[in-house]
Amino acid sequence: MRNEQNKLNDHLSDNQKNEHEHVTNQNSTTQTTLQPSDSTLVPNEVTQASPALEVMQVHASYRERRKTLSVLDNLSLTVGQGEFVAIVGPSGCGKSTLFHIIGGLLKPQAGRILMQGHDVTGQRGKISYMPQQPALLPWRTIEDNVVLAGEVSKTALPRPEAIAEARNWLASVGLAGFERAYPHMLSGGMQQRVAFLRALLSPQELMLLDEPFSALDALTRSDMQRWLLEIWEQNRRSVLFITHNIEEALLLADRVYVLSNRPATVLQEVIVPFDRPRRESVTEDSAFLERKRQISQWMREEQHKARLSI
Ligand SMILES: Nc1ncnc2c1ncn2[C@@H]1O[C@H](COP(=O)(O)OP(=O)(O)OP(=O)(O)O)[C@@H](O)[C@H]1O
Repeated sequence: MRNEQNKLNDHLSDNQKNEHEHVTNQNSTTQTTLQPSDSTLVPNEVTQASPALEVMQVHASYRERRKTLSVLDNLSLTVGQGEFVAIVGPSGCGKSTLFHIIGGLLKPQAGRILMQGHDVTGQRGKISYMPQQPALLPWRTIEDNVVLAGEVSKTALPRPEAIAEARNWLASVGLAGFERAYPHMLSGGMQQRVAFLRALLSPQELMLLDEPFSALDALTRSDMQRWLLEIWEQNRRSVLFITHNIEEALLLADRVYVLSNRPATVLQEVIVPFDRPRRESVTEDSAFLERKRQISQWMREEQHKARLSI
């Protein structure tokens, strides 16, 4: 692993090397910077600068028929205010379980979830969520689907204002004219735009996006990535994004966490050094390609370990 890290370092310019100081192996004894792995269970003082999300030393397991399946092991990570963070990890390593814990649907056996410095472990309603499938309500019009999350919030806008806001947003994402349509009348990509708007207009600061483009064909997915970049860069919400696609993670995110096999822990953390606004051409940059190659290798090593342990 050290060799790989050194090769990567040799390849990078001085500027990029500074960034690379932040590429850390959280299991290694030569671990450099970055809080998550050495954070303690004492919450930070609550300040304006408190991260949008701190996952602190979370352990989780499922119990089935007297067997215990350990899924998350001492997993720590953060999402700063207005930061876009991606998670990549082997299939079945525990990514969705982590989202369920952050969303308060499951309680971890140990560890805590903090949002803006407040302990919200096991509390629901603190995040907005966009799942793999758009999950729009088929009996509601597109604009009624967009305003849905706002309706159940205490800080909801009066309906006429909420609808006007939804219509403006729908126009800005190329869906003018579809406000009164029903979900089945839209393509998969269009439905995902609506699901994203619904999450974006929810009052919660933190958005969890769970492989939102995995069900789309390659072309639509690429369109959606470009679209998401633009919309996010205008709004800068705090985002935690699960994807199996390494290129997608590097294109969209400010940082990428690479998870290990189950029970998942943070294997690596990669700072993505490219400026915003970021455009698709960044995927041809040598520093981008090197990071992509390095993450792919880490993932392959995890796959190999998983095969050996069967
Ligand atoms: N409710 C449950 N009861 C028992 N085991 C579960 C439950 N939910 C998930 N698991 C198991 O926990 C492990 C982690 O599942 P999880 O869905 O969190 O992984 P994932 O990384 O999101 O998977 P994928 O990459 O395939 O989406 C898997 O082995 C899964 O079979």
